[in-house]
Amino acid sequence: MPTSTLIPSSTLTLPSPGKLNRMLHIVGRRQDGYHELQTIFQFIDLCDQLHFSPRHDGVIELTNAITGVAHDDNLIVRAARLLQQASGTRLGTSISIDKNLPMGGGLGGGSSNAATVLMGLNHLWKLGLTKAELARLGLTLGADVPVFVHGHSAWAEGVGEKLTSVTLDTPWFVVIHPSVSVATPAIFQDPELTRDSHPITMARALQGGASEWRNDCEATVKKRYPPIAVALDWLAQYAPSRLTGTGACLFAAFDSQQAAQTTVAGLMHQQKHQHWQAWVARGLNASPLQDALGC
Ligand SMILES: C[C@@](CO)(OP(=O)(O)O)[C@H](O)COP(=O)(O)OP(=O)(O)OC[C@H]1O[C@@H](n2ccc(N)nc2=O)[C@H](O)[C@@H]1O
Ligand SMILES: Nc1ncnc2c1ncn2[C@@H]1O[C@H](COP(=O)(O)OP(=O)(O)O)[C@@H](O)[C@H]1O
Repeated sequence: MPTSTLIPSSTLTLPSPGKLNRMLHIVGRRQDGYHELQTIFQFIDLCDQLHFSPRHDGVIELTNAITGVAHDDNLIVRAARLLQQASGTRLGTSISIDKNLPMGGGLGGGSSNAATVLMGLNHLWKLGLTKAELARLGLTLGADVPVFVHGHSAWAEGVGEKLTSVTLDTPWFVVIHPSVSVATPAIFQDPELTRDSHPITMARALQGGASEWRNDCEATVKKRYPPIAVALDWLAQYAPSRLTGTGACLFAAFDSQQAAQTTVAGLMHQQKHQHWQAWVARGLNASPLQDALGC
């Protein structure tokens, strides 16, 4: 690429955090097959990093591929093109990514990447779209994109787009990926999935507290993916364990960083679980993306 197509001195690096579903209830199914959820989203400080270099020539390119995702299917490229079209800007961008979040793991990495692109390019291209406008665009890319645009821990309803900010405890989490891949559509299509939980109010959900929280996908995911059941049981020896989204990642909350690190160190010594990935991550109420953009 000739360097003259880049706009000088305007490169930007932004974080793209993961999320946990601290609880997730499925309260119904819409005509279009999508499920109505009640969930509490919280960000974690485990992040991908996206690097943006705006361009004069209108080209949108991801300069380092993500294995298994075609360039034009990548949510990074799709989000950038969507915003370019919606705003009518003639600017483009080169983007590269440092990928740290496991793909398809229930941490929302793809959705978070899309939200970071929408927020980052809105800033770099000086478009002036509101968060509500960006969230509406983002929802067409995935049900989890709006919460990453919203940028605060949230109680969510609908398919996850009706958001109310909440303030949660910010424990240290152990997050485990038991190295299996969960197909989200297959979980939502399973006839045995619990999809008739009684709707509750946000106040009730928050009063119940972490010990009352559950994920309605857990039974179906455990049945279909026995290694996830093994990992949930392993982690439950140390603290109550729960699935995030439709998995494959699961997590437990600890009072201190050291207690979480000791648990992960114990896991690393176990030969039979050495194929699992594990992280210690801090729960956050404000997304690091909002902090980086100063909004
Ligand atoms: C269930 C959640 C909770 O956070 O889990 P994870 O995907 O993060 O595990 C998300 O809402 C998922 O969001 P996202 O991964 O963006 O889902 P989408 O791409 O929109 O949908 C993937 C497929 O899952 C099903 N789906 C998804 C969301 C929903 N509320 N009802 C559904 O039935 C649909 O079959 C859809 O085709
Ligand atoms: N930039 C991206 N990062 C991760 N996954 C992506 C990206 N673009 C497209 N995808 C696709 O989206 C799927 C869901 O990814 P992800 O959001 O990480 O998982 P989940 O929805 O389970 O939290 C991936 O399996 C992948 O095929």
